[in-house]
Amino acid sequence: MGNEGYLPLFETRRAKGTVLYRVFAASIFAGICLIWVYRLSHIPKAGEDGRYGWIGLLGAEIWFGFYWLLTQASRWNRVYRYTFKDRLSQRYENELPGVDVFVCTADPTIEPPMMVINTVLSVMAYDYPPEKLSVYLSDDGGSELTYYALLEAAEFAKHWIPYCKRYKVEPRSPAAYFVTVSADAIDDDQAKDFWVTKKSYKEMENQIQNAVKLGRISEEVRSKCKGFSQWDPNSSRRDHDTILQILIDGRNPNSRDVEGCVLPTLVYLAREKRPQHHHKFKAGAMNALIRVSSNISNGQVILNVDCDMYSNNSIAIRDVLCFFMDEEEGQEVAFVQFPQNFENITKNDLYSNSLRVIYEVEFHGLDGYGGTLYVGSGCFHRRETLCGRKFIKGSKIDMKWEFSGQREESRIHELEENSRSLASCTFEENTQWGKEMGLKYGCPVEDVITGLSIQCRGWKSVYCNPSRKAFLGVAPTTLTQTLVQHKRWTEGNFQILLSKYSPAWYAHGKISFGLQLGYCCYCFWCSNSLATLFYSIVPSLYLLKGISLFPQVWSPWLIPFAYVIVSKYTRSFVEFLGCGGTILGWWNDQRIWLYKRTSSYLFAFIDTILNSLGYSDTAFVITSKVDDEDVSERYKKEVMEFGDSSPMFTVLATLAILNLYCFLGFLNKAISGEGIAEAYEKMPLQILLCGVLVLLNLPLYQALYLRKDKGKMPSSVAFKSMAFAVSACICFQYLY
Ligand SMILES: O=c1ccn([C@@H]2O[C@H](COP(=O)(O)OP(=O)(O)O[C@H]3O[C@H](CO)[C@@H](O)[C@H](O)[C@H]3O)[C@@H](O)[C@H]2O)c(=O)[nH]1
Ligand SMILES: [Mn+2]
Repeated sequence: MGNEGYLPLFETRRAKGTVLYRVFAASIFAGICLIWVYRLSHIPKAGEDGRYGWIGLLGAEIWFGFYWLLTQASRWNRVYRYTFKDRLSQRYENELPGVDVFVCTADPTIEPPMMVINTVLSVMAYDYPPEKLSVYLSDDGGSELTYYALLEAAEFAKHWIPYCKRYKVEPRSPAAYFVTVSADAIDDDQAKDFWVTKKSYKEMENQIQNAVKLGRISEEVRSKCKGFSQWDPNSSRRDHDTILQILIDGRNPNSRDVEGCVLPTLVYLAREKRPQHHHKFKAGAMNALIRVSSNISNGQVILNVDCDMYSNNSIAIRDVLCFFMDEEEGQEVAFVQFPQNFENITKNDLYSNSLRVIYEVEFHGLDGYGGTLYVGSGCFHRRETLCGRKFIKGSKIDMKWEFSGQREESRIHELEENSRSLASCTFEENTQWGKEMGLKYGCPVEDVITGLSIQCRGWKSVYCNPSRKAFLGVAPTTLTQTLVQHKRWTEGNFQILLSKYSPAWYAHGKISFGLQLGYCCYCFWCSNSLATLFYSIVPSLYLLKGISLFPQVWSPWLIPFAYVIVSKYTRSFVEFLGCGGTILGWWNDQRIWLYKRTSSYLFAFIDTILNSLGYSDTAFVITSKVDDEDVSERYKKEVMEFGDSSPMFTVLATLAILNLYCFLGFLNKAISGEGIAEAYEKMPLQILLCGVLVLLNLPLYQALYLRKDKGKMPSSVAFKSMAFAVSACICFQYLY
C-alpha cells in the first residue's frame, strides 16, 4: 500500500549488543585457528608416540571448529517481534479469517484421553469469534475411549467457554486452570460459577476415567450415542474405516453454549487405516486433516498442536494475525512458529528438555535471516502455502472471511458422508500429497522438511515468542525417552541433509545464506557424534599411558586452548542463565549434551546410513506422556532414570567406566611414579578433560554401583559395559 501514516501491525527489533558479540566471536575464531595451526604443525612423526591419536584429534578439532562456525549463524543477527493487537482489532475485527486447529493424538495409553480433551478445550476457548474457529481432533489410535472423551468435552465446552470468556481466565485448559488457580484468589461474584464449573469438570473427569479404567465403553453409554456404531467389532487400530463425526457444527443455529452464544465447530476424525497401506505417521494425519477441514470449515489459517500442548494464552491467534494481515510485510509470511514450552520441567531441568537456548536464542537468530524452522506443534500456517502455493511478489492472498450461511442439522450427515472419502487410504494415490502438497512424507521430522520446502518456494516465516507462553506441553521424563526423542529428531534432520531438499545445496540461492547455515547446524547434529566419541575416549586412554596430546603447561600454545575453552564455556554459561536456567541446570545440560552426542546421535547416524542402504525403515516412536508413580517420583526429585536395558545405556556406561578407569589408573601411576604435579605440567588439558568427564558421569556411577531403586542401571548393562570398558583399556595399555 505504502500509504502515509500507515501503522504496521507488528514491529521487529534487533537484539542489543550484537556488535560486541561479533567481536567476541571473532576472537574465539582466532583462537580456533591457532589450535588448528598447532595441531597441523606438531603432528608426531611416524613411529613417535601418539601419532594416530594426534591425527584423530586434528580431525575432531577441524570438525568442532567448522560446527562452531555454523552455530554462529543463529547468534549473529537476532531479532524480536512485537505485535499491535489493538490495531488489528480496530482495522479488521469484522473481517478476521477462519482458523482451523488440528490436534493430533495417536495412542490412548501413552496419550491419555483426559490430556487430549484438555488441549482441545483450551483451543476451543481461544479469544476468537467462535463461528470462525474450528477444532479437529485426529485420532491415529482410532480409540473409542478418546472419542468418548471428546463427546463429553463437547458437552462440557458449553459451560467452559462462556466461563472463560466471562471471567477472562488463563490458562484455558481446565486441568491446568484448576490446579493453578486457588479458590481463595477468586472474587465473590465469580465464586459460584467457579464451583459449578469445577464440579462439572470433575464429573466429566470421573466418567472418562471410569471408562479408561474399564478399558472400553459400557453398553449404557454406547446405546446413548449412535457415533459408536462406527466402530465395528472387527476393526482394530491398524485396520478400520474412516471414522468421522462433526460433534458441534458452528454453522448450525442450534449449537449454542449455556449462554446462547455460538460454539466453535468440533470434529472427530480417525482416518482410514489398512495394514497394506503405510499411514505416514503424523504427516499422514495432518494431510488428511487438511483435506477434511477444507470441506467442512476451510479456515484460511491452520494451527497444529500436539495433544499434550494446550493453549496457555488465549490471544495467541491475534498475535499471529498481526503477522499475516500486516499490509506491508504480511504477504510474504507463510507460517508463524511459537516456541514449545513444557509445564513439567523440574527446577534444574535434569534432562535438559526445555531446549531453553534453542528457543530463547537460536530461533531468534534464524528469524533474523528470514525465518525460523517449522517444528510442529505450536505453528500457524496459511492454508494455501501449506498446500504448495509458490510465493509471487505482488500477488496477494486474501484473508477476509466470508460467511457462507447457516447449515441445518439434516445437512451435517451429508457433509460427513462426503468428507469421509478425503481421509481414505487410497485418496492420495497418484496425487502430489506428501510431495508438493501438504506435509512431506518419509522423514521423521516432517515439520522441519516441510517448513524448509515452503521457504524454498520464496516464503518467509516468523518466530513469535511473547512473554506469556502460548503453548505448554509435556516433556519426556526419563533418560531413555529423552534420548529416543532426540534420536528421532537427529535422524530426521540428517535425512534432510541427504535429501533432495538439502539445506546444504538445494536451498542455496533460495533462502538466505544465514538461514542455510542455521538449518545445517541442526542437520549436522548427528555428525557431532564421531568427533565427540573420539574426544571423550582417546585423550583419556593416552592419559592412562602417560602420553601427552595437548600443549604442556608452560607452552604458549596452551593459551589459544585456554582462551577458547574459557570463553566458549563462559558464554554458554551466561547465555544459559540469561535464558532463565539455573547453575545446576547448566551442569545438567552439559551432561545431556554429552549423552545425546554419544548415544542418540550415534544411533541416528548408524540408522540413517542403514536406512539409505535399504536395511531398515524409519519409524516414529511416540513419546510417552505418562509414567509409573515411582518413575515420576524420581523425576520430581531429579534423580536420573537408568532402569532400562537400552543399548544406548551400554554405550554411555562403557564410556563412563572407561574414563573412570583411565582417571584412576593415571592417578595411581602418577602418585607412585613421577608425582601429580609433574604429570599435571605435562598433561594439564588431558587431566582436565578426563576429570570433567568423570564428574559429569557421577550420576551414572551411582546408578551402576550404589543405587538400589528401580531406576538403577540393570545388571546386564552394567556387566556388559564393564567388560567392554576394561578390556578396551587393557588392550590399549598393553598392546598399543
Ligand atoms: O503416527 C503418528 C505418530 C504421532 N502422531 C502425533 O504426533 C505428535 C508428536 O508426537 P510426540 O511423540 O509427542 O513427538 P515429539 O517429539 O514430542 O514431537 C515433536 O517432534 C515431532 C516431529 O518429530 C513434531 O511432529 C511435533 O510437533 C513436535 O512437538 C503427537 O501429538 C502424536 O499424537 C500422530 O498423529 N500419528
Ligand atoms: Mn510431544
